Amino acid sequence: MNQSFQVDLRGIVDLLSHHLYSSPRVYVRELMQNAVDAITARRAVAPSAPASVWLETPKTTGDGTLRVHDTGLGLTEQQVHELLATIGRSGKRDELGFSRHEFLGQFGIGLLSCFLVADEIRVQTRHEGHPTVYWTGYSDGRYETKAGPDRQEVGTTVTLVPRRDAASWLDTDRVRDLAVLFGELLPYPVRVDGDLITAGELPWRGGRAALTELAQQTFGFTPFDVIELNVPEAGLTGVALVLPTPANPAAKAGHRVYLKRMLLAEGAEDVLPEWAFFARCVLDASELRPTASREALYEDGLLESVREQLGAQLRGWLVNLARHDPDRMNRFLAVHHLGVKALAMHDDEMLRLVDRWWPMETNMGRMPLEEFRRRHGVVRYSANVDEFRQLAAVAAAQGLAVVNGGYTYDTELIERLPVLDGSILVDRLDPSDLSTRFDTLEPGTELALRPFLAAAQRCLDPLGCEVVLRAFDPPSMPALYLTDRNATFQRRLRETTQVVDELWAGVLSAFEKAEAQARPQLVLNHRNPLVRRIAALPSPEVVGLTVQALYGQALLLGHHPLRPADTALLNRSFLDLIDLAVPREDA
Ligand SMILES: Nc1ncnc2c1ncn2[C@@H]1O[C@H](COP(=O)(O)OP(=O)(O)OP(=O)(O)O)[C@@H](O)[C@H]1O
Repeated sequence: MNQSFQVDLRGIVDLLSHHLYSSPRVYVRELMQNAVDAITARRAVAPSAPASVWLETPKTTGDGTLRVHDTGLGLTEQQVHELLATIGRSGKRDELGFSRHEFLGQFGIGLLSCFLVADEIRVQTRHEGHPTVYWTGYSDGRYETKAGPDRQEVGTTVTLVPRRDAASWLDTDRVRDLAVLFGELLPYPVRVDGDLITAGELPWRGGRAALTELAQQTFGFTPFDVIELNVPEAGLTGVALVLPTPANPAAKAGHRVYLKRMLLAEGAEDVLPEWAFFARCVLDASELRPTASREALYEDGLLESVREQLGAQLRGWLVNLARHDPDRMNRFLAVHHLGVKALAMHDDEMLRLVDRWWPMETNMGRMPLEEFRRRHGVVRYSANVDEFRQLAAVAAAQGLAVVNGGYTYDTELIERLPVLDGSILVDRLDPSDLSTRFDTLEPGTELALRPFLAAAQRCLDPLGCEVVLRAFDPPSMPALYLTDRNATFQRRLRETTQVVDELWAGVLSAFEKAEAQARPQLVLNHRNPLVRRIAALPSPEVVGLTVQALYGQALLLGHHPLRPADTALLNRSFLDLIDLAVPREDA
């Protein structure tokens, strides 16, 4: 024996309200949608049939109900039973059961959303050549039909009798706001209590002023630029509005999406590719599909292709900007460089943009990396800001061009450059390489300064630092503390081994290299007048003190970490120098 499923409507309504729709407000959208679809259906057979939808809120009806009228196709009595009273049955599918693309609805559940706010739904409907049908549905699952006086016009009126605890959803202002929000762009005139709320034309079809107003209204900003969007295969038109202020590339951007001119979502994600964080879209598409809640786009091949094509259109805008309006490009990057750089970590196109346009800090002035390569060949960079600050002037004086790679993403991006072109050479500056570029002293001078150097070396021996004497520019710099990267690592490793427990010390010692004995260097500058005066001091003790002070100052200037021994030495030499400088009372 064949049986049919029994449906408990209360269970279904509970499912809709708690799991499908994010808010009961969608009922206004569903009512307008049915009205619009009914007009579309009627116009398909009678192109000159009237097309209008009007809502009467309790302010007009006076009895607390909401009425929605349309001049659509209307339903026959048989259709009322088949369509209105059958959950999941839609009159908007073809013979094979596929949703017909000219209609907004497709699932056959929309009308049920009215039960989120109403206990009772009354439908009065007349189809051309048929008597008017009066249908009433109750939230407990019962419904009844009856005959009554004929409506004058073909069409339908849906009346909602609010549930007591949901009456506020039918308030005049609320209904009007929701009708504007969802239906402002609908293709047929919609009125609320007599006032027209539809705009008629898609706002991005208007001029620049209309677009600026649209951006202000929808997102609250005046766009840096507006990019036109078009994907014919998805029946998509719209605009991407470029943000005038920096955006967080990690935060998902919300776009305003209309489907067949009915608002789908104010904050739709995943319309643009991830890298296009700098734009917000407003768009309408006729061929994209909604999910059953109609609050998000259905993820299918078409949506994926749309995303790709919109990405290509945004990229085209960037390329065009770079080619024809470098000034604007620079302004764009000044706002969005962090986001662009974040993307350039994975996206070659963005990397090319940074390479070509973003002015990096270098010790030869600010310039994009591409220009830096043209002028200086190898992209030599320091990996942190402190190192750059300390070495930039010295390196420049030796004719060595260095990029400051210390800002967020910069080192990683520089190291990624060979991906763009295998012939690009990048090289991280090793501070110890610098000293090989400094001039050595005349053999005679060097010989004469041996005792001074020996005294200086003695006082820094306990700190594991080697003292060397060279001549380099700028002469104003007395001393430079240089440490090679490997030596720094080995030194930190040894220090850590001393403070951790035995087990860890054993593990760490495996990384220690016996041959890595390169010690950090304090390079004293013989071109500096103060250094020359110190070198000429007769007392090895005073030489020791001043060299220690220079050591401390070089450490501080280079932002090198101070070990307890360094701090103690700094203190002592400072106090001892004061002691020397200030005459004793008893003297
Ligand atoms: N105002 C109306 N005029 C004419 N027919 C209507 C009207 N409202 C509803 N119907 C009929 O009732 C059917 C069921 O409507 P319902 O809103 O539940 O689903 P739907 O619009 O088909 O799909 P969806 O769930 O996607 O909205 C519709 O397919 C339509 O045939």
